[in-house]
Amino acid sequence: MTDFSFELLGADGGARRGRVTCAHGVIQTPAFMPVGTAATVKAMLPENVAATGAEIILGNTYHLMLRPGAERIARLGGLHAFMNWPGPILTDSGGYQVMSLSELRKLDENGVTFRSHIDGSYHTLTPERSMEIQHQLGSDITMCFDECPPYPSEKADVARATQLSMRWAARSRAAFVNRPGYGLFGINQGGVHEDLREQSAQALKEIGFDGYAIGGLAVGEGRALMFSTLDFTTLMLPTDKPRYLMGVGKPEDLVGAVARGVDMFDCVLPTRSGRTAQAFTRRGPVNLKNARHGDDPRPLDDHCSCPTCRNYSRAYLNHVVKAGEIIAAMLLTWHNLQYYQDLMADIRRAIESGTFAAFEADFQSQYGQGDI
Ligand SMILES: CNc1nc2c(CCNCc3ccccc3)c3nc(N)[nH]c(=O)c3cc2[nH]1
Ligand SMILES: [Zn+2]
Repeated sequence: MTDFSFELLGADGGARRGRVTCAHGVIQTPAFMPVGTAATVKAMLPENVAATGAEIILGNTYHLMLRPGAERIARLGGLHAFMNWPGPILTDSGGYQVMSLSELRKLDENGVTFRSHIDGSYHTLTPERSMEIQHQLGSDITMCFDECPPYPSEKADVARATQLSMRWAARSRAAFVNRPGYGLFGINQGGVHEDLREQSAQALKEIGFDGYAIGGLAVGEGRALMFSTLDFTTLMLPTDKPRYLMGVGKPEDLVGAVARGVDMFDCVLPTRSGRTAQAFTRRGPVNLKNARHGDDPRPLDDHCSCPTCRNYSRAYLNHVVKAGEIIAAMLLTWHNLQYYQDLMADIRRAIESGTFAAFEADFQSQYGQGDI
């Protein structure tokens, strides 16, 4: 079995081109990871997710422990078999989702106790339990159990949450079952504060991880503050390990974060937007509910090779969106995931050819021009 590894293949300014090797396959970076919350990338068959170019998808401890249960998935052969996704899977550790989805009961040194948003039953998540669940799921990449402070927060509370998360990172590392090909990522915290980010980075490097995520961002701080935080945070993290910016983001966010040294991303935006009639194009987002599309025979994006753009007009998409037809979510989700994967492929090519700065400038000049 191959070991978990990251190869840095090249760089262009702050942007990096790499490759992650794990048990279920290889991931070219910079990479965008579609989100598969409840063991499905919503409105997509797994083979069609793969057809977009996605090499790794996300699962979630919080959702799967509540339903159908991690032990049940383990009995059925693990998450890869259960959801018919043969490629790499990264699972988040559940802490973030508890804070954002459940009726929180209490958070203390040991972990969090909460009520299920599904049936109100009580559950406890600790670093040890989170590691056990992610092991039962069979994740290629396990995330440390952490606490993501909301934004804005008093600096003192960010410091408290950061120090707790570093103690939980050590407990996560101790509880993680080491297997060749399976990795554990630490999660850097510290809000927008350089000193707290530094303390967190030092603590994580002393423990030692296979990759380093940047948490605590994309929580409402805005793009400028996210980028300025990235400007100093990525430099604190090891250069020979992958850097994963959690929960990001819009296409403009991806390009700007790659420029600042980020290798991996996840975001619900392309899939969630696919269900709310929003489509991404190289000139910016388009709302297919808008009546102006009602007679438009053109495809969404004539540069896109996805089935939606090859076989359907905007007029048709406008119709099925307004009619609330299931095919609307299917076609727009597929297109959005393809758009994100094509953007990442263009980014990887630009870094390989040393033209990323020109790519970024060209992207920013075209994107957001509004739709023709
Ligand atoms: C949107 N902004 C944002 N997301 C963040 C997440 C969740 C990332 N997405 C995981 C996911 C997995 C499956 C299904 C749905 C989502 C974080 N996760 C952790 N553990 N820690 C963070 O600091 C943290 C910060 C975030 N900011
Ligand atoms: Zn398309």
